[in-house]
Amino acid sequence: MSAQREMKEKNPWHTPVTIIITVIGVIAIVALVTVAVVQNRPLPQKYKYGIVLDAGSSHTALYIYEWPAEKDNNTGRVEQKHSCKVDGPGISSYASAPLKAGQSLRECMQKAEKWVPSKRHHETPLYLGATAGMRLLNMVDSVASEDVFQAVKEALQKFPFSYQGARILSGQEEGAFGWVTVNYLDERLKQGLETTGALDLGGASTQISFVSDNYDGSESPNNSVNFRLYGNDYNLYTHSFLCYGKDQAHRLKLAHQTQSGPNAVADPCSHPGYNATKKYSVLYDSPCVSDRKPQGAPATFHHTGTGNLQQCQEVVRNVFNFTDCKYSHCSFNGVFQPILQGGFGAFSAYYFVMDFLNLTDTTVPLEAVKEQLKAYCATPWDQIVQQHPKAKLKYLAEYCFSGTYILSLLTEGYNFTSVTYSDIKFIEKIKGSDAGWTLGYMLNLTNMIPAEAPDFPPLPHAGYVSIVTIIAVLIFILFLFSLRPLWPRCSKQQQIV
Ligand SMILES: Nc1ccn([C@@H]2O[C@H](COP(=O)(O)OP(=O)(O)OP(=O)(O)O)[C@@H](O)[C@H]2O)c(=O)n1
Repeated sequence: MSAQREMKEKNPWHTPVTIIITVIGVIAIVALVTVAVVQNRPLPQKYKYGIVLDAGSSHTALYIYEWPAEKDNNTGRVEQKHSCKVDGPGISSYASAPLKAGQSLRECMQKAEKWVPSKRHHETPLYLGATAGMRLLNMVDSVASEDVFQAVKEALQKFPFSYQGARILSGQEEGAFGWVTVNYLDERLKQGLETTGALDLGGASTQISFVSDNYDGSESPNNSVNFRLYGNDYNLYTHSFLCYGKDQAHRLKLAHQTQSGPNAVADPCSHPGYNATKKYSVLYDSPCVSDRKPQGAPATFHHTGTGNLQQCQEVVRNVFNFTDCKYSHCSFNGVFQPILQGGFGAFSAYYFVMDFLNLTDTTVPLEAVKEQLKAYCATPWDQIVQQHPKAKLKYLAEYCFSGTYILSLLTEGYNFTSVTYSDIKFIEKIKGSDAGWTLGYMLNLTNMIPAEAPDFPPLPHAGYVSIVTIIAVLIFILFLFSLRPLWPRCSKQQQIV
């Protein structure tokens, strides 16, 4: 008994120094673990916002984008949170009443005020970009175009956002930013993957943009756009065909059909039984066709349908000029185009039309697509109206033409073959965001895509804290081992005693 008591009294673990060291060690570990837990608890996510108005030829749409506020090293994903279609036509249609262009935007802007948290309003950039409709108006009447912009500017500045200006995008910008949007949303840029080409069909212009190994910008430099994104260089081919959007191409076709100034046009691109009286003055009221107005034409003409795909294809072919090409390769109208390469995303009216016609599946052979379209075009007009009671009559009257035009533009215009047709994907949205130029435009203006790949810390924060904790515990254990001389002598000694 007395020997045991003596042992206890001599136990070096019970010296004040050892006890203090042990207590400090335990406190240090508890502190480290607490820090790790506190640092890693999920914080309420904060977001930033940007608004872009796409003032197109046929309509205006507002898009709100959102991204995590703390990702200030440009690594956060920007996503479309809301969109709003402005009622009425595009802003270029208000040339004779510019104030109405501004007023037309009010409803969507009021919705944007509710969608963006009010404490973020003042720091939210607001852009308006106008495309081919305003390009055409600016060509024929630059004063009217200025008046429309003035009215739009005044209307937009009444809202609490950070107004960044309204301007016309060049065709090249429209094509290039559409390409950026598609490849950003697919995460091809960040990961340095092979890019997807972009095919955009609007009401007044159409764009084709892609990267080709055969194009370095030396042939037809006007079609070249260079980007350095996330540390990779891209030499993009892009071209915008003004007047080759769906609505203006329809005018080009009708202008061709009415060249001799007839008072009746039997149109193979309209359904049998379709019948409408149209004004020459309205048809030719566009710089795309105004110089072709036949002399001494009557005021109106009767537009009737015959619904014949093959004849429609022949009429549509007339809107393209395939004869002159001073380059190694051309698409049409003497415009240079390198050899097609890779996959393509086709959006805007490409999607609206092909979706309506149930023709978005490009694994279906091109010949079968044409057969389906042939049957659709031959369907009597009253049957079409009956089958689609909710569709706008203006759209409905043109889907046969639009489908034919799209196939002709892709195959005869851009040279997609029955094999490469399947490289095209008709898309509306990518991961919830609409395909179009607006997102690429905002990413560019807010410097949201860095030229160089961002420097990521070697470890994520949680990993860093965990490793620090583990190392601290190991050091503490080693420290305890280093105190071994002070450890109690083991039972052998007791036996001797
Ligand atoms: N359900 C729908 C909706 C739209 N459209 C057509 O699609 C085109 C609109 O495409 P969009 O990309 O919105 O064109 P805009 O931006 O108005 O035109 P642009 O870019 O040429 O200025 C118009 O021709 C419109 O008639 C259609 O055929 N069916």
